[in-house]
Amino acid sequence: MKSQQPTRLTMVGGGSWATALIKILSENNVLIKWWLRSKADADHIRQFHHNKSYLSDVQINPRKVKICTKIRDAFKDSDYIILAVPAAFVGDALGGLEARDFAGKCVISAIKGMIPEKNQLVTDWVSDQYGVPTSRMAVIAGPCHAEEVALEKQSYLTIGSTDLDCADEVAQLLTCRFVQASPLADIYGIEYSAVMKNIIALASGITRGIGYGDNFQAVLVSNAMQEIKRFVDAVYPQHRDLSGSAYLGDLLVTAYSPFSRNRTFGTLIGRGYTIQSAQAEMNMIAEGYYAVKSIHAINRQYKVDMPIVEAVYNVLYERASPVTEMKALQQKLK
Ligand SMILES: NC(=O)C1=CN([C@@H]2O[C@H](COP(=O)(O)OP(=O)(O)OC[C@H]3O[C@@H](n4cnc5c(N)ncnc54)[C@H](OP(=O)(O)O)[C@@H]3O)[C@@H](O)[C@H]2O)C=CC1
Ligand SMILES: O=C(CO)COP(=O)(O)O
Repeated sequence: MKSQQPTRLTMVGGGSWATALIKILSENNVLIKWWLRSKADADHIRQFHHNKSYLSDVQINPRKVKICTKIRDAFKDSDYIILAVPAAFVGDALGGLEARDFAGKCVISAIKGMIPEKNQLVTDWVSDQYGVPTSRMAVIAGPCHAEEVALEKQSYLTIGSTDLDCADEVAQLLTCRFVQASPLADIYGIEYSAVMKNIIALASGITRGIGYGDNFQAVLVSNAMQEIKRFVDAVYPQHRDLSGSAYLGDLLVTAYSPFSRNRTFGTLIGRGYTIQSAQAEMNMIAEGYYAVKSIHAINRQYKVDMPIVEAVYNVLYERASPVTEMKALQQKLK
């Protein structure tokens, strides 16, 4: 960062992605207020300078990061707010805040999920709830797993906003020794695509868990890309190149990486775990589990042909057998 004054920023969330983003941002000239809901985790970070529950090897620099457990205090004096809790819990995390708490701030969603009860994108929900103008909203897209950031493996981010200047500001904050971030003017396309790729990663995991091989996976993922294109073009038509990293790249990393929460959750389901036992096995959240219900509901209006989403929905919400459902899906792929 070139400016002398540090950028003031608030991180909302205490999970793996929030911890990884804190690591990236701490490489730059920023002062971060980090809000966590767990007082025990907050106290531990203050005392030992690492998050014991997620990515515990990441060192937290106390000169750059101030820990908060009161959300209103965390928002004070910050120009940028990054939301990094799973979508289902963002309402709880921001509970008690009002539109005036957001006034003048740039709000960045690092969340790749839908608000479950509303079937809404996070950026739409934040705009509706708190009156943040679309031009002061951005999203952080991958392909990027928190675990690889912790290891300082070279990674790339795409920052989406309707306002390219806003996307560029955020991209500069998130570019460091091991991360290159680029701006892109397709906030909704990126956001929907990130939600969809989590559902596809569930399918990838389910088929892995059942015992399908690489040949099938390649066909699943290439069909998935077409499915994502049909859906995103229907709900938010705009010229976009879905072969870019924020779309195809994120689909690939999530469908293939053993770090993926969604793929791991799907693998457990494919191996015969119940939903409750799969959730209990992981201490992390698979956004696709909630998202598939929202996308399925939204698609009642658009009626896009989405056999993979349909199959995952049937397994997770209609108690269909994963084996039977994936056998039926086999016939629909080309
Ligand atoms: N991890 C990654 O590599 C990436 C994640 N993302 C996105 O980031 C977002 C956050 O995911 P991630 O950090 O991985 O999540 P994790 O599963 O690592 O962490 C879950 C977070 O949610 C909080 N939480 C759990 N239950 C509740 C609840 N009932 N109410 C309030 N908060 C709760 C946890 O708090 P507590 O610890 O107190 O239980 C914790 O902070 C998701 O949308 C994900 O898709 C995006 C890109 C990469
Ligand atoms: O979005 C991600 C990588 O870009 C993380 O995906 P998972 O939540 O499946 O780990």
